[in-house]
Amino acid sequence: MIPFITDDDIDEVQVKTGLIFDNERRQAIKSYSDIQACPGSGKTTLIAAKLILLARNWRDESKGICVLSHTNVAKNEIIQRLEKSESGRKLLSYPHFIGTIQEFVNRFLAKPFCRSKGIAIKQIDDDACVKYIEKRLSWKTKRYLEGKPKANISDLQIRYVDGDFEKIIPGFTKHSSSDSYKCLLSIKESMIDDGIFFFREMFEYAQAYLKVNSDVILAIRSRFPLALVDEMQDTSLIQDEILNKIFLYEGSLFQRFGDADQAIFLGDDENSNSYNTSKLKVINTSHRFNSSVALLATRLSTNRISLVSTQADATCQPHTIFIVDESSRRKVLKEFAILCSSLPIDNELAFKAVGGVGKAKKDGLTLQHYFPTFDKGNSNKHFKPKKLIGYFRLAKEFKSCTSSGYKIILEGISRLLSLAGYNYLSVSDLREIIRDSKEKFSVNEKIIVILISDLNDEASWYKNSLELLRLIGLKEWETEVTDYISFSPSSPELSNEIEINNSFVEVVNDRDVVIEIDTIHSVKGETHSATLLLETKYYQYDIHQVLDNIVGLKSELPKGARKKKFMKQIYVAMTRPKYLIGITVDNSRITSTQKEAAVMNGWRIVDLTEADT
Ligand SMILES: Nc1ncnc2c1ncn2[C@@H]1O[C@H](COP(=O)(O)OP(=O)(O)OP(=O)(O)O)[C@@H](O)[C@H]1O
Repeated sequence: MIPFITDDDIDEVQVKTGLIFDNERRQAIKSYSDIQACPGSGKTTLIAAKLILLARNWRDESKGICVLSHTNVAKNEIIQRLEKSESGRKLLSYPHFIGTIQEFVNRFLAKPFCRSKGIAIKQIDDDACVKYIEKRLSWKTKRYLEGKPKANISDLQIRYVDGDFEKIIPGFTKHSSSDSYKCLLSIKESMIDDGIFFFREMFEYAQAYLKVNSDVILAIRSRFPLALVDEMQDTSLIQDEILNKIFLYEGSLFQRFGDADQAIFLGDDENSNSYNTSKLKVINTSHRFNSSVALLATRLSTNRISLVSTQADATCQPHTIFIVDESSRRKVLKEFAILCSSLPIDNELAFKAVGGVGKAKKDGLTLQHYFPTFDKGNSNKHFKPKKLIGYFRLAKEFKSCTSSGYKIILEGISRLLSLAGYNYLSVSDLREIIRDSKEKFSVNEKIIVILISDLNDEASWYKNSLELLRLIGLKEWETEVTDYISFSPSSPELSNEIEINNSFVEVVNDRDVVIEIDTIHSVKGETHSATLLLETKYYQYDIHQVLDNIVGLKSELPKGARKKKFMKQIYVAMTRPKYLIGITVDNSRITSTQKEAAVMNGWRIVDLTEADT
């Protein structure tokens, strides 16, 4: 029986949290129909509130709620909100499931299918697959692929077509007797034998499982009588199809939340899933930004959503278009910092500079052109502690002993085992090995002892960590392992060091202004104090392609999938800040008509190419 949520329940949450749930949001909490809501409208907040209310009266011990999201960031955000509530914490374990769509599909469909067919899955990781292939390509095959600009080795994958598995061989449209074809085919065969797969291939196995075993759908429906999906706009066509097969049926409780305007994770040809094309009434009020930000960002809404701010403060900040050229490009962070220095101090909200392309590229324009030491791998979302103790400190950040904290520790142990020369083990493999071992209780007990110990006490760290190594069977090791398990004081190991790596710092009027640099994809879902959008190039210059819309010269949508994607990325960036938006564009890519229109339509122009700036 699914608990019923009443207005009184919602009133109680309002009083406790200070959040405001108007009629539209109340409907979203009480009903199970799909919701489209604009940036900052509080989708994540609303999902967490709804889950906590459901958890309070959830009685069934064998059936649970399935909560899915597209990214780990969104999943963790929901988990962290639930952890703060006693009822919410009940949802963090069986029979409930909170995870990414990929994790759900791996666990409930792809892995069971592969087990039943004797296919051993050891690693699911696109980067590892590409490295595996690159290492094994013959010289001749490399040359062949170089002559095929559209062929991509990351397409060397299996597909489930008409009840059969086919292998895609990049650079070939049909079977061939050539050496390059044979080389690629044999690499794919050895990948399958070695158990290494692309993420996407799990969805192919999942489709096969659903086809050959119709009971599985009924079993999942019975285990999860209720499913909620966050970030639905980013769901690829195959994910959409699988979710619909399982959760969309007469009488089902399947509620999807998203914002089609923010669909930035899809491939160019995948713009529409069943959610993005459905015509839903949109919640267009945002708690995030003031009305001047709403006005500028509205021009970039692909679905023509007129954004409305709920904030009483109507102060218009100096939203600025910075004009740069090659020699003045690096000045922009400093100029933006000066603007930020006059914004209200709010330690919770960061200043960020973001762009579409983070990876250095020949002939490109990337974040490095503005901040030369930018390194995507150092972004705190991709942050991996350098030492085992760092994993324990990170896990400790989760207030209760949850599966997320345990998973982080298992990641640390998996890395320890790799350094000690063992084959790579995924977290779930390691979890299974521990579960089946006779040392299960001692290992888990030791993990808890370390987790609750004082991680700043060097002697206790060495004592405990060496006992952990003994329990997992490590008796001798090389210096790499010694370094990895060595003690280090807490401050530089965690996020501080990382943030400094990708941060620009300027002292303005005795105020330290820190601007974090990141990609647009990494800041999705975040709220900033001010956001500076940096022009980058992915085949084309992104800002340039939609500049007419930004400055208010044009209201029609740009034509072509790539331009629409740029528009969505820029929309995501422009809807992050509470107070202030900055945009950087090259001098050669803005006309005097565009400058005039910008000034008429709410922008300030600062030309950094002029000598005295
Ligand atoms: N019901 C509410 N009442 C008051 N403030 C709220 C409410 N919901 C959210 N907020 C505040 O608005 C901001 C944005 O919320 P949230 O991140 O949940 O929005 P979102 O819809 O998930 O945004 P996005 O689409 O950009 O990911 C946060 O600062 C949050 O605290």
